[in-house]
Parts: sequence; C-alpha cells; structure tokens
Amino acid sequence: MKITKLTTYRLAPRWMFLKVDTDEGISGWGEPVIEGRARSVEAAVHELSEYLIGQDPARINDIWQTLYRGGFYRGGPILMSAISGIDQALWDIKGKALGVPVYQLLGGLVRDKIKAYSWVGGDRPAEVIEGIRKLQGIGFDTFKLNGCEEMGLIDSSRKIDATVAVVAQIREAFGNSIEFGLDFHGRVNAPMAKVLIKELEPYRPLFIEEPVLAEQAEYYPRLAAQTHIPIAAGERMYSRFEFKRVLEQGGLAILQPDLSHAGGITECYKIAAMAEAYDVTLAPHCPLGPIALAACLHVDFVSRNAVFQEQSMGIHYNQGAELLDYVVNKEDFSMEGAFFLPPSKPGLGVVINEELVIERSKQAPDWRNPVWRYEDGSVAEW
Ligand SMILES: O=C(O)C(=O)C[C@@H](O)[C@H](O)CO
Ligand SMILES: [Mg+2]
Repeated sequence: MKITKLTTYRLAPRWMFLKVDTDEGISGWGEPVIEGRARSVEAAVHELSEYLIGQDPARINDIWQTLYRGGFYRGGPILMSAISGIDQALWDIKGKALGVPVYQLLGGLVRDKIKAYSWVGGDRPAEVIEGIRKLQGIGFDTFKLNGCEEMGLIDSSRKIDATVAVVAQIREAFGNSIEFGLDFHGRVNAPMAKVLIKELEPYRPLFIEEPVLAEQAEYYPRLAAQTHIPIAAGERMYSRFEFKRVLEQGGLAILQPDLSHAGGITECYKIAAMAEAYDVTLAPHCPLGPIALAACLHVDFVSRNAVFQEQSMGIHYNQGAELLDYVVNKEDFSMEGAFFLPPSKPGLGVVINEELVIERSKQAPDWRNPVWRYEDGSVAEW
C-alpha cells in the first residue's frame, strides 16, 4: 500500500481535519491543529507530505521518526500538531486495513469504559451552577471550569475571594455529589498560584490544571509540596522529551498530553507508559473534534493509568459546530452514563461525513483566542 495524497480541511469551530489517501482505496483521518494557528499547522502538514507520498502507511514508527528527526529543528506546537494528525490518520488506515480498532493493535482493552468530564462556565466562570445541573441531568458527575478570570501578577484579596467564591458556590450547591477540576489555564503566575491554591484547599477540587504556564514547569513540584490537591498539566507540552522533565522533577499527579499536539497516538501511548512508571495518571486533553477524541479513547483504553477523558460537547469554544456534527454515526461515540465505551469499528472508529466537511471547509473561520489586557493596559494571560 502507498500513500497517495494528503488533503486538509480547516473548518468550524476551530478545527482542521486531514484525510490521507492510499493507492488501495483505504483512507485515514486525523486532526492536526493548534487552536488559533490552523493555517500554520496546515502549511506544516503539506511540507511534511514530501516525506509521505509514495511511502507505506503501515510503517508508522519509521514515518514518525522520519517526520520528527528528519528536520534539524523539531518539536513545538506547530510541527508536533502536524505530526500528531498524520500519525492519527496512519493508525486509522492500519486499523481499517487489518479490520480492527486501533486499541487492538496496542495490546487490547485494559478497561471496559472510561470516565468523561464536561466543561462548564466559559472563559469567565459564570453560571456554572446552572451548567452543572444541566449536565448532571444527562449523567455527568465530573466537570471542569476555568479557575479564574484574569489574575494580576500580584492581585488583591478581593480578587482571590471572588475566585474562591465561585468554587465555594459549587460545593455549597452540590456537596460531593460531583467532582470538578479547576483550570487555571496558565492565567496565574507562581506567587498568586500559591495564594489561590491555599485558599482553594478546603473545597477539594479534583485537580488544579496548569496552575502556572508550562514554561514555568519548575514550579509544579513546589506548588505540589504545599497542597493536597492533585496538580495537572500537559496540554502545552509536545513530546516525550518535554514530559520526561516534568516526570523527573515530580509535582504532577495528572498528565494531560493532547493527542493532536503531542505527537499523536504513537507518542502519547509512550508518554502514558512513562507516566505510569512515575505513578502519575493520564487524562488526555481534548477540547477539539471527534477525530482527536477518538484518538484519545484508543490510548485511554490501553493505558491502565488513564483516569478520565476531556471531551468538547458544549464547550464554549464550539461556536459554529458541535463535537459530533461531522460524524456520520453519532453512536460511534457510545456512552454509558458519563462513561465512553470502547470504539467498535476498525481504525479510529469514526466515519467522517466528507461531503459535509468539504462543504463547511469553504467557510472556514480563522479562530483566534482573545488577547486579554489588565486594567493598566499590559497583556494578561488568556
Ligand atoms: O481544554 C482545556 O483544558 C483548555 O485549556 C482549553 C484550551 O486548551 C483551548 O483549547 C485553547 O484554545
Ligand atoms: Mg486546560
């Protein structure tokens, strides 16, 4: 079998799908994208296609190594997201060619289902109570919300109290009938993370995510030393070589590699195994589309240390399209309450509505995250 063509489709809400065709009529789909830089990743995918056309898609490991090591400069969000989507598509092809779901090619199921969690509250955590109640009604009991809005480099106790009040409200309304992660989203710098985490301790959030930016990862062990709340991070780390450093230094209880940013199934499967060796759990980051989610599920179903899976149903970013809009059979993502069941079809197990994708890609939005500024006019982390 030979790879014959790579076609990219940027489309609402902020995704990009990749279709890899072969000379035997089997095609694979991937989701190479960095939210807000889709065109850059698209250019990278087509640059990398020079290494792919005419190659045997079954040689996933050699292709991965060639795409990663073939360039003198490597890593980072753009190149690794391009490699991620290509890798996902190659696994899709391999599974389809052999007639089995990808997880069967990785040793088979380690569990029968995986817990999903849902976003509530949007960019500025508001109406979270209402949001939780609604999702509780359809079986979810685990949630994530932004832990705060802008947080000044050194902010006031008033701001801290307002931030903590949102969390107090949740515990007040639901007790421990639900669990929730707080995503600091890199908005908080180290001094304020220390203050915030201390004040949040009594409310026992399930985890605190990106308490500081990935470029400040050396603070993870220091923050972990001051709290009992599990610390999570990983969406802005892009290969085993970054994850090895945070595992070595300790501090993270939950690793959140993104299957569309950290090298795809081939790389994230290895990252999951590295985490297990350090008794660190896995919760793949996935605010993206159905192909990215399917790729996450295949790694979840073969990794014993996978604990829960993010998915983007109802996420505040999904303006213009929802998670399953481009999927032919919505039941490809079968759930039992708040749990995903294993994909059953060959490959990634998702049938993409190509006609709709082609149509919608004609009006692809150029999504950008907002650039926030503090009152004094300086740039704040979004
Ligand atoms: O889902 C998460 O945990 C996020 O932090 C959302 C963020 O990743 C946005 O997708 C960036 O555009
Ligand atoms: Mg996050």
